[in-house]
Amino acid sequence: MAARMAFSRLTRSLCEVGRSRSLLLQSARWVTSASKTLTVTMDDKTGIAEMSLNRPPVNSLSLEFMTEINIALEKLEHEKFCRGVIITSAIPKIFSAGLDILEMYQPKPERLSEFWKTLQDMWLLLFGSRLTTIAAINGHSPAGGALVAMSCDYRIMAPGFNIGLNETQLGIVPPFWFIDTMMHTIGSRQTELCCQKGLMLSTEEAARIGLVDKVVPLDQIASEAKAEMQSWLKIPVAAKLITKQTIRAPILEKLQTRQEADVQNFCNFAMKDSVQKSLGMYLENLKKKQKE
Ligand SMILES: CC/C=C\CCC/C=C/C(=O)SCCNC(=O)CCNC(=O)[C@H](O)C(C)(C)COP(=O)(O)OP(=O)(O)OC[C@H]1O[C@@H](n2cnc3c(N)ncnc32)[C@H](O)[C@@H]1OP(=O)(O)O
Repeated sequence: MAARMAFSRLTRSLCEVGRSRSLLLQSARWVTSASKTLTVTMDDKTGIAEMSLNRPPVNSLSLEFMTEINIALEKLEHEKFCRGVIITSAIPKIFSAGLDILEMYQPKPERLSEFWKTLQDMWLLLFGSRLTTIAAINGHSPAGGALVAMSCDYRIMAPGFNIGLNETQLGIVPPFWFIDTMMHTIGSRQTELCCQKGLMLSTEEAARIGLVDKVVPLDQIASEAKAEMQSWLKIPVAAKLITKQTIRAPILEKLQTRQEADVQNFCNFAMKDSVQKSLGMYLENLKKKQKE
């Protein structure tokens, strides 16, 4: 249901963005064809797909990038032989810098609401996926990046990076479904501590509170993710999926029943002068940091 609702919006979003992104079936492996920013490969023997994010410089989630991700997720969801997907990054040291702040700073209202709907769809598709999903977190993963990771069934992270919902540090508020996803992962007390302070946790701190399930050296992250996936794929599929749905359905339904209102809330909030000022200052600081 979640995936179907997301798909109808996705189709509309695709038309508006005006890009064609077909996925080509190529004997044993299929790959995304239309862009360099997302590579999806599938091993037909194991049923394991890998989705690699590659939008330089930091895999920030723009409208177009999320639309691409959504199309790929939708395709995998309906791919008969696909059983699991590993999400990772092709950009050294960055899993994803989260939402593209440039989408929210001085935005055009129509694009802003489409941007938010596309983000909602991405979360509904990923958090509600029938597939086993593993995040192989091979770099920093703030805010929207952490959301992607937390929406998966399992998280493996390399040392030396940070992860967390840092929104309050930007003077913005994590949406209720970001918070719900974190509460689902680490419980409400830890979520409150992390979200109020906008904490970016080291890999080890994240592992300590269960935000990350396993810590492995960077050069072993891909092989470890595959090994972990194999162990998940040994569990009887229907039993595993019904269990996942039972746990996640109420969280998904909460957004599904208020998607439009959430878009409106977000747009109203984002357009406030005070929020625009905070985002502008944050962008400024990111650029300053580069010069130092
Ligand atoms: C109104 C909104 C209301 C509610 C929304 C709530 C939900 C919000 C969710 C979000 O995801 S908000 C985004 C949160 N993300 C961040 O705070 C991450 C910011 N970035 C960083 O901390 C670092 O860039 C880094 C990811 C750790 C990588 O550091 P590194 O030193 O490797 O790169 P550098 O900082 O030099 O950045 C390179 C380049 O990329 C631009 N950049 C970085 N992050 C973003 C981003 N999220 N969106 C857009 N652009 C980003 C940065 O400005 C540099 O650009 P430049 O080369 O043009 O200067």
